[in-house]
Amino acid sequence: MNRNMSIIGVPMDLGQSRRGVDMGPSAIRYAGVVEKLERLQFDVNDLGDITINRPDSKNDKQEGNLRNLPQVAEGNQKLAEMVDQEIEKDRFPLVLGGDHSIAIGSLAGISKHYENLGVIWYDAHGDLNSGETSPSGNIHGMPLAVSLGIGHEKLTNMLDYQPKIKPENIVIVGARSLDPGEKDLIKEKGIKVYSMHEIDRMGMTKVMAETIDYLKDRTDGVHLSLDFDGLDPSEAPGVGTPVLGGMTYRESHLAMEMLAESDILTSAEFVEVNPILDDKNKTATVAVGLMGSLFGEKLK
Ligand SMILES: NC(=[NH2+])NCCC[C@H](N)C(=O)O
Ligand SMILES: [Mn+2]
Ligand SMILES: [Mn+2]
Repeated sequence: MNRNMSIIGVPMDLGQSRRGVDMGPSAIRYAGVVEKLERLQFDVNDLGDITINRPDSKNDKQEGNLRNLPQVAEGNQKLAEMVDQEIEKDRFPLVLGGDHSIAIGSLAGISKHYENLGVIWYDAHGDLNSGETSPSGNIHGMPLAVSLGIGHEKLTNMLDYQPKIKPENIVIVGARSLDPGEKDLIKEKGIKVYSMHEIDRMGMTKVMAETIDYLKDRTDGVHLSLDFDGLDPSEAPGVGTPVLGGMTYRESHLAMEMLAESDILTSAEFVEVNPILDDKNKTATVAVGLMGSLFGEKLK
């Protein structure tokens, strides 16, 4: 793995309706992410937080059922440019959110550099909605669709190319809450999904082994997009859209350790940590623990 790492904080909370997720990057830094990575022998450059401009008041749904579209697009444009520059400098981008709408910018900046970028979407949700299918109008429920070129063109055409990702290069892990339009899209595009059902039946070891084998053969880079609501809310309570019955702390560490061993990752993002909804910074602490496993921490 590339030992030169750039951390980019994205205090974005406009892709959903609950306050506090903009403080995610601070909470993760407070839990010791830089110290952890330096202990693991990474050369860490923390670039601080991107400035997210706020609307006068949180926009109600407008422009095709997309809440805060101009501000979300603008913030993601900045993130896309920054991620692009860091990869240009041959540094591993580690993006800290913020709500999951920021995957729009991450993927726009990253995928430019790959013919076949693979994406592991570790999440309770598919985030495959568009303005037409979204029950909420929240853009954090849309980034994976946007990366496929589906959605408002202010989002899909970021950095002037699309689509960012091919459907066959995506693996969703941990899904347990999918809207009807998302299910249709998964069928139509043949997207690979390991839902909680498969994780229960096969176990995380097999799920991750298959995921890694599958992506290894077909991709030239792999991005991990980890939404903390993928974990069970009892272990990651600080999230805005919790869903019961999620992946455990142990399963998540195992998944991260298997990814570390496989050495396929070329970028990562950790999103949806909301300190206001958290219990004594537990979720941010879990985040830093998982990053330890992902970036090579071992007991022996
Ligand atoms: N990144 C997330 N937490 N997404 C939750 C999305 C929830 C729901 N599917 C929606 O589109 O509104
Ligand atoms: Mn989610
Ligand atoms: Mn998500």
